[in-house]
Order: sequence, then C-alpha cells, then structure tokens
Amino acid sequence: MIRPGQLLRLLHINWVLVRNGLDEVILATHLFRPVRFLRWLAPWHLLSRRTPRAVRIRRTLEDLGPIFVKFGQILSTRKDLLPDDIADELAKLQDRVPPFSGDLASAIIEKTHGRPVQDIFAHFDTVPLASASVAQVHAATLNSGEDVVVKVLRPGIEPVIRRDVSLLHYIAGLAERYWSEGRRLRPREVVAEFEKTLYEEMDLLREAANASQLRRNFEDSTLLHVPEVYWPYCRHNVMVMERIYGIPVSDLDALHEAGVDMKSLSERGVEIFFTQVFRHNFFHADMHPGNIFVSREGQYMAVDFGIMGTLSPVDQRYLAENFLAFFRRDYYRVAQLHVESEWVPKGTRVDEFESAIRSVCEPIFERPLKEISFGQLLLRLFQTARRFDMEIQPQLVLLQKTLLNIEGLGRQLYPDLDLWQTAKPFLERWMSEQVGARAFVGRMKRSFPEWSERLPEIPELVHRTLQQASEGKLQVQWESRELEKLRHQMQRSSQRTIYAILGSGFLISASLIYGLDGYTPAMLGGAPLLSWVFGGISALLFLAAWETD
Ligand SMILES: Nc1ncnc2c1ncn2[C@@H]1O[C@H](COP(=O)(O)OP(=O)(O)OP(=O)(O)O)[C@@H](O)[C@H]1O
Repeated sequence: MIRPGQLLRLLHINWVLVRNGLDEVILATHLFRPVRFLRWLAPWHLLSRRTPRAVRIRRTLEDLGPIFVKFGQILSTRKDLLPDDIADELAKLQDRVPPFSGDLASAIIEKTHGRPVQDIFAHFDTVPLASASVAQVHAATLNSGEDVVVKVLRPGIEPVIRRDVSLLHYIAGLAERYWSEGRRLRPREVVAEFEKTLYEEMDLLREAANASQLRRNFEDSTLLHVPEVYWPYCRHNVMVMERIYGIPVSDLDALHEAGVDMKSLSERGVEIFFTQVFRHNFFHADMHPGNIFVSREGQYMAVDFGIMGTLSPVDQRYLAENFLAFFRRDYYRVAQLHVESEWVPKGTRVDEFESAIRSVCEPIFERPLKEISFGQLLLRLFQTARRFDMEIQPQLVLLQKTLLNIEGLGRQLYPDLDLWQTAKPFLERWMSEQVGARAFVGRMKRSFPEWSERLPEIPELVHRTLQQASEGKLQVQWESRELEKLRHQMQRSSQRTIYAILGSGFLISASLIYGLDGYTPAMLGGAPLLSWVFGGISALLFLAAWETD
C-alpha cells in the first residue's frame, strides 16, 4: 500500500517523466493512467522528443535526485541488462548535490561525540574537500598532529533513501507486471541489489572496517596504500582516517610531470585487481577515478571503501579457470567450465557453446587495450550466454563493474597495455598455488599451527586408547551413514541368530518330549500337547529369524 508521502513523490516522478518526454513510461504502467493529463500541462514534451531517448533518461534521473542518479550509475555498468546507448549515456551521470554547511557538519560531529569539535581536533576545516549524495568530507588535524579527513554522513539522508528505495521497489513491481521486457530484466532483483549497496554505504563504521581490512591485506606491499583508520573517532555517521596526498589518477599531466612510469602504473593496476580478487578475496568495488590517487613514487592510493566485494571459493576457482582458459584461447574448456559450474543449464551442448564463445573472443585477442573494450566483450558474451539460457549471476555483478572500472583506468593511463599478457602470469601462479604439490605444501603450512598444538596430546591419547582397549572398555561412536547401516545389519543378523538358536532349542525340546516313554498329562492326536506347543513356538521363531532381514 502506498503512503501519502510516497504518492506525492510518485506524482512528482511522473511529472519529471513527462517533462523529459518519457510519458510513454507512464502509459506503459496502467496504474499511472490517471496522471496522463500531466502531459498536456507540459507542451515542451513534444520538443524534448527530438532529444535521443538515452539522453532523456539520463536527464530524468538527474532531475529526480541523488538516489536515482546513483541507481543510474550502477545500471550503467549492466550492459547485460540495458541497450548499449542507454548504458553509455548513464555512465555520464554526475552526482550534483550541493554541499551542506561546514557548521552543520561540526554540529553533527559534536552531537555524535558529545563534546566540542575544538576538543576533538586541533583544526577542523569547515570548507568541505568533497561532497557527495551520501556523505561529505572535511580536512582536519588531530590533537596529536596527524592530518586526517573526516567523512560525515549527510543529515536527513536516511529517510530520503528509504522513501526513494521503497518507490523503486514499487516501480520495479509494476515494471515486472506490466512491461513485456520486465521479467527478463529482473527489476526487483536489480533494485534489491542497489538497496543493499546503499545501506552498506550509509554505515561508516562498516566502511572503516573495510578500510582496516584492505590496509592489512596490503600491509607488506608497495602496490597499494590504504589510509589508516582512527578508530576512537569513528561512529556510524562519522569516519576519521589518515589524509592522503596523491596525484588524482585522472590528472595525466601531473603524473607525467612527476615522472611516473605509465606502463608500469597500468600493469600494477591490473595486478592490484587480480591480487584483491584472487589472493585476498576482498576487492574494492568502487574503483572510479575519483577514488584513486598515485604517490610521487608511483604507488596507488585508494579512498572510499563503502562498497567491497567477495566471491565464494567455488566462484573464485571457476572464474580463475575461466580467465586462464580465455587467455590460452581454450574455448572448449571455457564452455565446459560454464556447464560444470551450472552457469548454463546442465544439458547445454559444450561444442555449440564453445563455437559461440570462439566467435566472440577470437577477434579481440592480441590487441592492445585501446582496441578492445571489455564492455563490448562482456556485452557480446552476455548475448551469447542469453542464447544458451545462462542465468545472470548476481554474485559476479560487482566484479564485472570493477573490471569495467579497471578497463577505463588502463585505457586512460596506457592505452597500449596488453591486458592478457599482464594478467596471465599472475593467474597461472595463483592456480598453481591452488592445485598440485605447492597447494599441498601451502595447506600443510596453514594447518601446521593447529597440528603443532595437538601434537603434545598424542602420546597421552594413544596410551589411554590402548589401555581402554586392553581392558575391553573401548567405545566407538558410529557417525557415518554407512557405518550406521552396517550397525543395523549386524544387529539384525545377531537377532536372527538368537531366534534360530531359540527355535532349535524349542524344536529339540518338542522332539524329546514326544519321545519320552510314559508321558501322559495331555495328549493331542497321539502326541503330547506340550510337544505341539514347543513345536509351534519353534516354527514361529524360525519364521521370525527368516523375516529379520
Ligand atoms: N583519506 C583521504 N585523503 C584525502 N582525500 C580524501 C580521503 N578520503 C576522501 N577524500 C576525498 O574526498 C572525496 C570523496 O570521498 P569519498 O569518495 O570517500 O566520498 P563519497 O561520499 O563516498 O563519494 P562518492 O560516492 O562520490 O565516491 C574523494 O574523491 C577524495 O577526493
């Protein structure tokens, strides 16, 4: 049920749609028919029809505010869902939210910490360094002298997000029901995914924890510097971290001026990506150029840890094998892996799938980055996969987005980069660590601390077990299903033996009684009655033994 506040916002959304010449969207959803009259209030909608559809969609999202802009930014990476022209146009979406006042930021910090900003920081700059839809960043200096940045959650953002996200859910529901393409595009799932990312970004303690983990992962590496988190100052709406001074990665002139080797910089970008995804299984999933800086020594520096991705070990393994098979142009293996991992339905013909993948990939091999586009490659692969009923893998979506970011970065820094040659040795090393002798040694190394802890207990354990065995007190707990079955069989067979022995006993007794001279108490058909009874019992026992199977 839609609430009055939401209804007003819904009317506003429709108004914006009409204004941007997207009134067909309103007509497509039958429930909005009553507001169709709005189009006559906006005569310029006819003029706007001359503007390309993709531009009209981008403008609409910008007019609808930051949550819709973010939604569009995420959609722009989903070339598997959207037509190319729309995805490319949405990639141009900019967060254009005005900053909130520095005094308001100070007031929020004071309220959260329960003491004046002057007590917390030696200096707090009320002019923001940057301002985005969810948070704003200020420079400050700690009393101990370190330069820091303070990230403050935008006040009042939570209810706005809740209202807009619930509307997006509502619209997704309508789209699924009334739009022919609705089901294929899985709008509900797309919105649910977006909602998760937004709520994760709204918790700055979570972001601080992500930053700490990533910093630890690269502690001994010269590849990436991650700012230190100052935990005592962090709360759910305030995060304080080391301020980094680097050259923005998009400032190519400054990078050249500083003498940074662009080839090695772009190669190290690829290495950071593969290290995060495969070695650490914890990757920065918001790698747009605004979040990446480079030190004068050519080391990467990252900020903004709101969105991080991980993969399950199974996906990680399949993905690495897929990449390697791609790099070796072993399309049969690629197709086989897709069937094994059930990314395509079980009965898919591997040879047919192989040939489809070959026709997509073969044209792009051995070309420098400037001539290939991951976006295009992914798009063609997705089209192929759709023909083969491949399901969209939601767990791989963040990875796909990051891959596109890396491509953009590489293209900008060093367009001649040979992506395949850079990535291949890394993946080969990783795979050899996962299988074979090195993997075995690695696993032994990992489990050694546990074993070394248990080692001193072993003589005592052996002694106790032997003693119990010699005293006949050894107890074994059956746990496996097979053992349990065996136990039942043994139980039944001993029961059968008992029935058979008892049956024989009664049979022998019956014969003895029958053969006794001068036995008179009760007779039946010329034989003692007791002999009949024992014979009967014996027959029943034999029957029971036979039935116990
Ligand atoms: N530790 C830091 N040192 C120096 N500058 C920083 C630091 N952290 C953030 N910034 C600056 O502030 C900007 C915004 O920070 P951040 O990306 O974390 O905020 P955001 O609200 O998540 O923005 P967006 O969602 O647009 O990426 C960065 O692009 C960078 O210029």
